[in-house]
Amino acid sequence: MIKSSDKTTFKDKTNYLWKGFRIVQRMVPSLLPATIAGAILKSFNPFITIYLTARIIDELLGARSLSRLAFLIGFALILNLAVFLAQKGMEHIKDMGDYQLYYLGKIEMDQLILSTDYENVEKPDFHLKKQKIDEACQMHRRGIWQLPRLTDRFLTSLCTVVFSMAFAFHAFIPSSSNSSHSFIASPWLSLLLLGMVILSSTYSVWSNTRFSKWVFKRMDRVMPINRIFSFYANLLDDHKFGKDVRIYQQRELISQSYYRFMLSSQELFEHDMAKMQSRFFGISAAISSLISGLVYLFIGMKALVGLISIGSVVQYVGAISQFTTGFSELITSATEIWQNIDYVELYFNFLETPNPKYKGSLPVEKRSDNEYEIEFRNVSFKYPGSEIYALKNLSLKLRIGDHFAVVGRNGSGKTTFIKLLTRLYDPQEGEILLNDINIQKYDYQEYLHLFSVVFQDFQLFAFSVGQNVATDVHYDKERAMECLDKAGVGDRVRDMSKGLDTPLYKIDDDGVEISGGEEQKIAIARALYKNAPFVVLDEPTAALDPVAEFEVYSKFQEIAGDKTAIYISHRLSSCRFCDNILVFNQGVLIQSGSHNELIQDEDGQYYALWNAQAQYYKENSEKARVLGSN
Ligand SMILES: Nc1ncnc2c1ncn2[C@@H]1O[C@H](COP(=O)(O)OP(=O)(O)OP(=O)(O)O)[C@@H](O)[C@H]1O
Repeated sequence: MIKSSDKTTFKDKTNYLWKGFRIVQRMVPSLLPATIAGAILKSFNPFITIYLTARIIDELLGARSLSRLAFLIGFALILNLAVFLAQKGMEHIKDMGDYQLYYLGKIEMDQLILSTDYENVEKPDFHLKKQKIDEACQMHRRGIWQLPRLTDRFLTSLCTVVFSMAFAFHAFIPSSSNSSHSFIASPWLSLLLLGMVILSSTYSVWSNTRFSKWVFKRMDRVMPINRIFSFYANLLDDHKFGKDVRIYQQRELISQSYYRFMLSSQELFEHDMAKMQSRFFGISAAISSLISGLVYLFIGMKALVGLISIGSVVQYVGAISQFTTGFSELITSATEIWQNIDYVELYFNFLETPNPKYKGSLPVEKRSDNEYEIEFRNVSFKYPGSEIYALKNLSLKLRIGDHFAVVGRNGSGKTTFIKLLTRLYDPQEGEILLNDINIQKYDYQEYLHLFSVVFQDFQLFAFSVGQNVATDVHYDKERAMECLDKAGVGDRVRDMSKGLDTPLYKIDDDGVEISGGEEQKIAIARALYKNAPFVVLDEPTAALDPVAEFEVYSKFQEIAGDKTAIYISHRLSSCRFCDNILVFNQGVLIQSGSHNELIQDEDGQYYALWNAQAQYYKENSEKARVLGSN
């Protein structure tokens, strides 16, 4: 079960509750007022019928005035209709509001994921928190989304209790003493019955609460199973798994796992549910029937001995039965609101996830000459939770307009170097300077304007090709096409049914699926469109065919132009196109220098680093050169 932190005090809990109401009010201003008005109308509705029926019966058994009867019936009809229509109106506003709240509450979390420090996004804990909130909302019906529903239940039952007390009050007022009816008229009997009604309602609340606790406890065991169960369910929906499933004939394996988890979840939950329901609610239903019988008897006796009218019997019995259900609902909903605060707290804890990155405010000077120089000074970095340095003591200068090839074995720290450069992470030791000022002092969004990066695991989205390239809804189509041409995918886009407006991926009917290499070229076009002073390509040719790869290499000078460019590649042939080569090994920059110094030194350390690959380069560089001259 999700528990609020042990340190959460009563005051904290009430604060979270108010905070919850405030956020609901901010997101959908009409929702809470409609909930309050709806609750009052809903709870008042039954009493119109109870009260006016009692008066009609009394009139029928008494004066039998036709005009008064017509007035009572007409009044009952009109009032019922008016309250019914007003209540439906409120329900409509509430339904719309609930719908909006659901999405706005989720969007608030999604916005956080898109804007929080990248360091948070890479932490499994961060995602687990969100998963808990989602599951609490979908499975336990808990969280800020439940505040209007719980408020509705609470206020409806509170008003029902208040109205029923007002309507049944006279039944328990001892009548003027009459010795022959002294037992029925005795105040002690009234008190005894009132006490029994309250006890029976309290018992029903107690069993209700115990049942909810049982459900939550059982949910704890079911939640991990459901998590795996939904993983298999998603597999069936996602076409990307389709190829492997067929080739490796995994249909049976997946179906069996899917059903196994579904059955375990069902067995743990549904199977015992009916048993527990009858155990908890059976006794309370029997007690409440018994008490109702006694109350009917008491009121009937009062009518028999002439202490109250027949019409009043209808009124009192109706009001007491409303009280019983209203009181039990009141306590249950109050308990639920209290339990729900833990989930509201979870929501705010997520939204208030600390962003550890220091937020600078210095504007980055806009320079048309791109005179930006970046220096790493004794920079060391370990990933959060890791004991091993991903980069150790890195010192280097990225001089304006220089083109760098970064090489090194898998895991040697090349991508980490880019993550630090783009401030996705901050180093624990040393500093990174832009034009001699620590990059942490600059406004982060402005600092990011300096970089166009194509990551190894770049992502395109199911927007149109043009929007993917320009990363905007409105963009310069001519420039987008130019960038696609430079990246070598312009003709493919022109051939698409809607050209630049063609949506990527088969999410809608017009969408196109494209190859891995084409995706990579569109990602390169996106980097070109941004036209930032620093261009970083991290393994940009991994999915490209040899001709396309060669084109990217040979166009690299043109793509990078006078910008500072960093080119990470495992293919040593890429080094030919860069003035400077940085060689990483186990997080340490072991060599830096020009192409001639590093690559052409056959006995140098660089070759010694991984001879087989160097051999491959030696064999293929000649071919690449020949291909280039063609
Ligand atoms: N998010 C992370 N959390 C913890 N450790 C990480 C994380 N990302 C990378 N590492 C580790 O940091 C080291 C450097 O990784 P990095 O991705 O920089 O290597 P790389 O040189 O780019 O490798 P490749 O050539 O395979 O892309 C590796 O040991 C890697 O396992």
